[in-house]
Amino acid sequence: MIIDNHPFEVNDKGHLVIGGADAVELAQKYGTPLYVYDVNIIRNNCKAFIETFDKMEVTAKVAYASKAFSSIAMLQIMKQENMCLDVVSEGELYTALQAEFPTEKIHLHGNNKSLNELRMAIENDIGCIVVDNFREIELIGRLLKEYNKQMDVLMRVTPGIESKTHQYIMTGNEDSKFGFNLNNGQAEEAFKLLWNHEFIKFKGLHCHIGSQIFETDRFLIATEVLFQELKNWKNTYGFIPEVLNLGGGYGIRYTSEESPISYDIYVKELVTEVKKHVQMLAIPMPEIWLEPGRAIAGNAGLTLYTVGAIKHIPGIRNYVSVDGGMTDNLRPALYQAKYEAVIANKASAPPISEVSIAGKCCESGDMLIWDLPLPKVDHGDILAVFSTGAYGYSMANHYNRFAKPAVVFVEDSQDKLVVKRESYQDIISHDLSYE
Ligand SMILES: Cc1ncc(COP(=O)(O)O)c(C=O)c1O
Ligand SMILES: N[C@@H](CCCC[NH3+])C(=O)O
Repeated sequence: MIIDNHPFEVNDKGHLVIGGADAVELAQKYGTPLYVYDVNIIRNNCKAFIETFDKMEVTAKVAYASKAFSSIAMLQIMKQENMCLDVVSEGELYTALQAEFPTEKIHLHGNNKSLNELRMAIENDIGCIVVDNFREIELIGRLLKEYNKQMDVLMRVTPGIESKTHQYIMTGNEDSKFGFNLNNGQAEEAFKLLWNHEFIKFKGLHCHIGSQIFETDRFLIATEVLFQELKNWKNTYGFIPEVLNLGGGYGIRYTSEESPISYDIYVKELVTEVKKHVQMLAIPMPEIWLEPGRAIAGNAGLTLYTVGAIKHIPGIRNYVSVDGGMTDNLRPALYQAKYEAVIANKASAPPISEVSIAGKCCESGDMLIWDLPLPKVDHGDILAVFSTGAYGYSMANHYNRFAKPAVVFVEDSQDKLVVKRESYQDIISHDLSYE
């Protein structure tokens, strides 16, 4: 039996199966809360992007946005799948270096890159820096001169497009902390600083309109806006872009309310749009770069919890509390994000009533799912919340001094611990005595 809307199955025992492994046995072996990934789904998500570009014979780079889930094992898989890597901080870059990710395939982002971050990027000869503001142009120029190195740079621009997504995960609108504004002349001003720079090899534009977006038309409109500017720069300065990075943001299914488009359709539509503009401008086809994060990791992961307290408030609500919450999945509290879940040890049982899944933080807003249809729930049941593979572990926190859960990868029925569960000693390890 296949679980509706999610890429998982149920075995003869009525247990949820992920990557060929029984989720209930994984919970017993590793404890809960536990993040579990089906590695084949991660690999297939990468292939969906890369193979579509290959079929269309377009030179492309697909960079995994490692903010979605960064760990040594995850980045090793990205390396095996020939992905490039987007990092936004020293910590993400450090993880990539520790995973021995090829540095020329790493791209550095960030709206406030520190001197140290830029130094680390330049010292390690990463593939590209995506410049975000004027101060950074100055810093990069100064550092490259100091190291006597040249480096590929893209300029992040905001095309002034609002995407249909949560306000906190929109980034292409004009009122954004990211990138140079295309409409008020700032992008052109930045262009003049970057173009023909002694040390900066200015390759083209970067644009990321937001996250969890389903309409391809938003990406196409953004592409059109970029080309309006590129036309201006070609006619005025003779600039021909070598690279166009159209960012990430491709939506995934969290619940049956979402109907994601398959990734090859995004790629095909984007390539067609770029080709159209390239022909109109009569310039060679630039390389197309994309930066999916959620689309690579999101639906490959789920979180297992153990059910604890159950509270019935007659006529009002049934609360089912689990042993994790906003510390391992911040998205419901931060974006009112919706999720679906099943009881992993009763995965084929039909629902009999609606319950609301509460986390165990000392916070009323620590609710993982409201009004979830489930079979009869008992203490000790294992709840599996789907689509937690992106921005779950990566946004986990220590509120209430909860330890971060472990992460297990499963591939072809073989499970492997890839991130250890934190201990309480880990949590206090940076505390110093005041006695
Ligand atoms: C610059 C940039 N690239 C890529 C991503 C990845 O987005 P997503 O996980 O939605 O694909 C983000 C996050 O929104 C981003 O800010
Ligand atoms: N953390 C966000 C996405 C932010 C993407 C980075 N700009 C989420 O969980 O949806």
